[in-house]
Amino acid sequence: MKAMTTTSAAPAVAIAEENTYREAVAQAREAADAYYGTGESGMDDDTYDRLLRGIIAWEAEHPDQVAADSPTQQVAAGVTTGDVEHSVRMLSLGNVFSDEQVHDWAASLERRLDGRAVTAWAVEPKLDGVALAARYLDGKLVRLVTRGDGSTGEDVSHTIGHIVGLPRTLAEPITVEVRGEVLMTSGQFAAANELRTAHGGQPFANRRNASSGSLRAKDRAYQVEQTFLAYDALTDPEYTSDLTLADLSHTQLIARLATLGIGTTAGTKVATLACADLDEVLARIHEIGALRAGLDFELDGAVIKADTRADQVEAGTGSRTPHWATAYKFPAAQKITKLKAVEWNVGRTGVIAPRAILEPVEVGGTTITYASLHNVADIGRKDLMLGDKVFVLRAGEVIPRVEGAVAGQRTGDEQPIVFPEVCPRCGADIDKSGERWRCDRGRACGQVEAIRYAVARDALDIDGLGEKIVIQLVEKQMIEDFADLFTLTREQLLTLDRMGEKSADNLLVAIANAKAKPLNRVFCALGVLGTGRSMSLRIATHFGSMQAIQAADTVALELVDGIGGEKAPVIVAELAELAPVIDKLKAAEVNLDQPNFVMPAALDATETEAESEEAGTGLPLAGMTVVVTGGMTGPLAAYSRTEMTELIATAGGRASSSVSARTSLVVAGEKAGSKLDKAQTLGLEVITPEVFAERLSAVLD
Ligand SMILES: NC(=O)c1ccc[n+]([C@@H]2O[C@H](COP(=O)([O-])OP(=O)(O)OC[C@H]3O[C@@H](n4cnc5c(N)ncnc54)[C@H](O)[C@@H]3O)[C@@H](O)[C@H]2O)c1
Ligand SMILES: [Zn+2]
Repeated sequence: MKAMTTTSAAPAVAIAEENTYREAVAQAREAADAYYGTGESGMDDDTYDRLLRGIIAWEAEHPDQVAADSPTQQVAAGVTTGDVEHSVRMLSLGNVFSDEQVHDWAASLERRLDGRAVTAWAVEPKLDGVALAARYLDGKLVRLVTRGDGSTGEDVSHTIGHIVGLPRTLAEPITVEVRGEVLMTSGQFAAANELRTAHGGQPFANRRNASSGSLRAKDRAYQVEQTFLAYDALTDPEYTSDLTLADLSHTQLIARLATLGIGTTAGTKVATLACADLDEVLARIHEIGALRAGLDFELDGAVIKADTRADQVEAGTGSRTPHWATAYKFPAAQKITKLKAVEWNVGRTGVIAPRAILEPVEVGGTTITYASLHNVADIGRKDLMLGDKVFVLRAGEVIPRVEGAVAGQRTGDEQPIVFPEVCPRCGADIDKSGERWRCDRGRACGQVEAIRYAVARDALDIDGLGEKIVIQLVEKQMIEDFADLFTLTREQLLTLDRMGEKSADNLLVAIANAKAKPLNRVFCALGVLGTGRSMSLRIATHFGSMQAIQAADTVALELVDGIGGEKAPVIVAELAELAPVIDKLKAAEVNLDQPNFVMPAALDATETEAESEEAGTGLPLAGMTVVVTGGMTGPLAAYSRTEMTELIATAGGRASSSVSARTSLVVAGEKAGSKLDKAQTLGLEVITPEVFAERLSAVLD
């Protein structure tokens, strides 16, 4: 996985004179009032932050001319939204934007500790939601209060019972105030929009907006589900009946909250982690940055904290922020831009997918002109119109998507989005029965794309089948799908334009070689909806043979990591549809087994646990979790990451992309970086690619 490079903050708005300063304060004031008040600001965070940094820079130069209403002066710009007093103020966090600034900040913290080093660090995600305090009295959840301006917040206890991670009753009858962030998973966001529009409301612009709106709507006829993840608790004996809390480090406190039944990031890939020094801190921050795109909740940075209570107390807190913690902000993942048009593309399975064309906008260092709109139902749920100001989200390397329209920004010139009446590619009717619209001709409409997908590197990896050749093969009706490739003759190939004897022979060899590819490649080539390269590998190593996969029902499929109740029935239906293709593969004697597959004994009820432990022990990596990092050398030099993953699975192990205490083995090649460092700190077994190849000699060709 590519680590995120050092980020620097987008440039501050330049402010040269007092007039401009006053204007900037007024603009920021208006945005902050909207943002912390209704939650619906017309400015995106990046724009606001640049404005604010300009204000901060000017104020630093003119300390005696700071406006009393400057948003820099108080938590949440001093926007008060409630009247419940906080027992201990809820603070904001300072910011850093680069590795260098982390060093500077750490140095300033150590000066506060009389020059001694911070005992230990903790790093965790900066969750992007709404801050909330949850008060438990004798183990019962009695009150929920928003952060407000830090001194007083708003009572939102009406949401008790609707927030995952804030149970009504704790595992122990203690009194404690837990603090954390309320946010929505993508599923919760979709459900919230659906409920809101069903009740005649406007859909939310983005998830944070949905969280704050849903928390604070008091007299709604319905309640939406949200998620709470804790990052703190009041541990002073004055506020809790659990006197052991005060002695815990931050990492221990989070672990303790989890045992009480409180939602935390424990169990996710970005869980709070203790780090011994700044190198480890930085490695973990960048790891969190790289994992960001794959998470089901949003984060806008990582938080670095002094881990021990003693260090925290000694460092103390300022008026807005603690001195012992700071946020390392990641580049903004959300921007506001204009939805200009919607185009409709037909995929290889005949699915007709809408795509948004946007006024170009820079998000996270890349200029974006297109974004995904999922499907027709989603457009409906979001109530989008052409010309709307929309939030676009791009976290990491994933395809950007439109989150929602910014409320109150319509001018009256917006136009409805026009939906296609027939398949935009072939003109056939559209099957509108599912959430995703599909051409009535299904896969037949996407023949060329489907075949190209099947022969691509991650699937059958057949060289020499460019688009022009595939089109000819399809048009001359020599093939209908990729299974027909295996029965192509030399004579047939020679009738194609620009196909010489040499290329025909090479192509036939490449096709013949593909027959022996492991099952995961063949399965991937089928192009089953919802299964890409890595999911195909998981399915193939789980079931071992195409026959077993075809025999699996939804219950059996759900045992595969990453297949949930939504995906399983789709896969079953797809496999039924693809049965004729699979029959052709069988007839052509294409390999349909996963090499070295061992039936997991755990599935065989007649065996005892001890016996099942032994199953697969013949394989060199049985039961092991392996992380590969750096460039491969020796016999493995030519292996791609995909092939390494396959190799590990073939040898009975599980490949993972992140190093943790649960990692059994780390294969460190050339220029291995932070993963190697981490493995060494954890005392894990680290070997070279050469030694690894030797260990796997039994399964290597
Ligand atoms: N778009 C707008 O108009 C507008 C206006 C005002 C503010 N804002 C945005 O609000 C943000 C500034 O708000 P802020 O001052 O509340 O600060 P912040 O949200 O950047 O950081 C402080 C908050 O982070 C949260 N947090 C998340 N994970 C945490 C963790 N692990 N440990 C501790 N705290 C954690 C806490 O709620 C804490 O209060 C900026 O991102 C700014 O862009 C936007
Ligand atoms: Zn079509």
